[in-house]
Amino acid sequence: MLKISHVTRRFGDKVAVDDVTLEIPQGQMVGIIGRSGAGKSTLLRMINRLNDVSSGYIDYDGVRTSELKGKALRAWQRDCAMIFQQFNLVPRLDVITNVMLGRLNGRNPVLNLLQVFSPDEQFEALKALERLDIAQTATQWAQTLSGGQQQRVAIARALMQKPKMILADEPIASLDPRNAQIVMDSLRDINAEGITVITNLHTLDTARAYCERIVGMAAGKVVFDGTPDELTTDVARTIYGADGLKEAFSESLTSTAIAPVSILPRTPTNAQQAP
Ligand SMILES: Nc1ncnc2c1ncn2[C@@H]1O[C@H](COP(=O)(O)OP(=O)(O)OP(=O)(O)O)[C@@H](O)[C@H]1O
Repeated sequence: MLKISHVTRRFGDKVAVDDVTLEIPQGQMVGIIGRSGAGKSTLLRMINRLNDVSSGYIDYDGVRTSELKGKALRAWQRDCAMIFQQFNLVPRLDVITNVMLGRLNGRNPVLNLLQVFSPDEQFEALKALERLDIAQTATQWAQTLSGGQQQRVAIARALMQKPKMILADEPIASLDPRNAQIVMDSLRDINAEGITVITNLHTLDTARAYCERIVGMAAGKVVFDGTPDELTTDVARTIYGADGLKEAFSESLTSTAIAPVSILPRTPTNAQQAP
């Protein structure tokens, strides 16, 4: 169980995350939605400790992760692997080495420096690539892959950490609908094995299609926490504001729409836009 208790994060005068309290049981698939600047990334980054909390605390299975230091902190960062919108691969390294880099944290630094990996690590990396259906790219430079393939390599790298949780920060925001679907399907399959997945998403439809629980943020606060069915148009308006709702909806039609589930009544205007 991940427990986030009254967590606030300030950057100077700016309150990015404002008194957030959430309990996320192991194995949930949670989508965090909200407008740009709502505090979604900062919340994920505090779980993984890329950012520290300004106040409040975060616990995982009774361990206060928001206060961990040194080796214990590195172990926690292995437990909650993070993937990003821009994949963060090393472009001029082959795919399999990129995946094995997921093992760096916790290994002998000299072996890391020399990039020496054991046959077991190589085998595991290949298995992770196979699982994401991209084993055939193992010897290619990462930069030669499509965006969707690169994100799958990033997920394979995350799996090398043997994580308890995957934190995905806008994992499909740079992808076309087909690749977005493949990446979200992969996250859902990984979640089905008991790994908690918490993912920031721009689009309502994706969150509704893939996540059993949706958390809506606005101006640093949690303004909605419920199931896709409970996410009505009125609730969405609270999360995005009247202008933002239109933007979130039309964006979902044009860029990363996957398995779209319209939450808006069809009007002559949006009916014309629909594919
Ligand atoms: N390192 C930082 N320094 C200063 N301000 C920051 C920093 N990181 C985030 N912020 C501010 O905190 C607020 C929340 O940002 P955050 O990136 O968490 O939002 P978000 O919901 O993830 O938005 P987006 O979808 O655009 O990434 C924003 O106003 C942002 O400008």
